[in-house]
Amino acid sequence: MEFTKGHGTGNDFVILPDPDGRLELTPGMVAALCDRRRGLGADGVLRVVRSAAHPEAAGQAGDAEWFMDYWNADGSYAEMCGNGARVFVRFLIAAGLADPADGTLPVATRAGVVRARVSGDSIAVEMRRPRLSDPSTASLGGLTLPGTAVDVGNPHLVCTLPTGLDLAGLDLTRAPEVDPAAFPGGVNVEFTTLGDQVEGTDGHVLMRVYERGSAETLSCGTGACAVAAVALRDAGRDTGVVAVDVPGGRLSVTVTADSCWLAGPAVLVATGEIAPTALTMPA
Ligand SMILES: N[C@@H](CCC[C@H](N)C(=O)O)C(=O)O
Repeated sequence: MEFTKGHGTGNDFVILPDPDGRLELTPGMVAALCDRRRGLGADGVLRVVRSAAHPEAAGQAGDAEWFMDYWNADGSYAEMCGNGARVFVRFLIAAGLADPADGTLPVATRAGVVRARVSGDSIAVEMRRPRLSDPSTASLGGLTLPGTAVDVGNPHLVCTLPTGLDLAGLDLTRAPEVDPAAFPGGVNVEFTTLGDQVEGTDGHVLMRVYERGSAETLSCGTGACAVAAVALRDAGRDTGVVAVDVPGGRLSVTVTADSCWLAGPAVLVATGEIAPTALTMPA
């Protein structure tokens, strides 16, 4: 089986081309591939399949030829992955499966069709406008932090750190505790602080994230959109451009009246053949 490895600001993925949907991918295979010692190692898997060939995407086939079948490192599914969509588009172009020369490129996802725009090293995807909802809390290391639930197609909880607390001091080796009634399907938890003013933006924030199904990652695109929307709200704004610094680099988020653009680098680093032994987890 062929694979490509890629990342967007350090959020890394194993990409499996499967145009006709023949591969019977299982949670166990995904977890084995994503294992950083025994497998290829990644935060998730992007299966590249024609929308028409996947039961969950056939309804989107008229709008987008390709479906991003995204899986978290633990073998669970997620509705959406912002960095994954940007890396997915980089792969489609490199593999000659799509040509964005005519402007934007649609991609089917479990959260609906997103559109990508390529500009040199940067790929931007247009997703839904983040929906801010109820307050909730996350607890870690004896601290309980207030936050805001945000829906970006997938669920997020954005916690702004109080003055005096530092992002670097948070222990994210274990999942933060959240209210299971508020997030029955689990949640991605972002921790954020304000950064210095960045020219050409309406806000600048720093963020760390503990992702549902993947633990702490170096970046989360939908998480960056959620954090940007909360930062704009806290600044009394509804729309604007926010620079979001994650441990893996910088993302730019533009929240408009009806959508949200996520932009940043998307890089392919290797292509190869997977040994069959890498598809099962040793006992
Ligand atoms: N890293 C992603 C989000 C991946 C899905 C997430 N772990 C979930 O379960 O919702 C991104 O870049 O958005």
